[in-house]
Amino acid sequence: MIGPESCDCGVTVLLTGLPSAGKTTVAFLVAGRLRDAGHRVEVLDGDVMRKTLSAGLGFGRADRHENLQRIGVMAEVLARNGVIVLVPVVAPYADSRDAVRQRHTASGTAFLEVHVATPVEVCAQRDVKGLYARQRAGELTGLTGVDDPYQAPEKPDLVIPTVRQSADASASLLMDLLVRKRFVA
Ligand SMILES: Nc1ncnc2c1ncn2[C@@H]1O[C@H](COP(=O)(O)OS(=O)(=O)O)[C@@H](OP(=O)(O)O)[C@H]1O
Ligand SMILES: Nc1ncnc2c1ncn2[C@@H]1O[C@H](COP(=O)(O)OP(=O)(O)O)[C@@H](O)[C@H]1O
Repeated sequence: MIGPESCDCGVTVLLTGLPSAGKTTVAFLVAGRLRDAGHRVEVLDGDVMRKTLSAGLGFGRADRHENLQRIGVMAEVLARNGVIVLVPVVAPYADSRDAVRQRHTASGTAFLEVHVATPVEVCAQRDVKGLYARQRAGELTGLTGVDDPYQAPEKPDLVIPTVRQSADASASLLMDLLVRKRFVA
């Protein structure tokens, strides 16, 4: 149950990192725990958003920026209305992430930035969707962290080092942050 120690208010949590870093896994684990505790939660997964809200956008810099701004608008509206919004997206550019933060700040809505910090070598081994193999085979270019930029957050609210711990332990780190910030009891 939602306890008196939590504010019962919304927040957007941006989980940024390379493909296969663990963003989606952590987001859904945390979402499950939050729902069990009685919170209203949404996961705006990059993969799903790209087939719906951002259908037709590519992976050049301008389209990646546009993609994140669209997702950011949706997240801000939900969070402003009391939902805890988990956003697992690559979001490789600092200025694009900052623009989403500013949208939240302008409406007095909470925003947290979490770096799911998995080295590219580990991501390439996990290769959940086969993207790294396709890049090596010359079937794909512009893969974030390989032949496209990833600007790591300079001052994230949390860094999750997934290579040193289980997915459950990673989820616990994010839960601890939400407790510390009083979004969760
Ligand atoms: N070139 C390239 N670079 C990065 N990612 C690629 C690319 N092509 C396809 N994909 C797949 O698209 C998912 C990333 O979508 P996002 O919306 O999160 O990316 S971005 O924020 O617009 O950069 C990403 O999902 P995740 O693996 O879950 O991160 C990939 O599966
Ligand atoms: N500590 C961890 N946190 C998250 N995922 C982990 C962790 N350790 C191993 N993994 C594995 O890494 C993969 C990450 O895939 P996914 O969550 O889809 O990544 P992303 O959404 O960043 O592309 C999953 O197979 C997951 O089980």
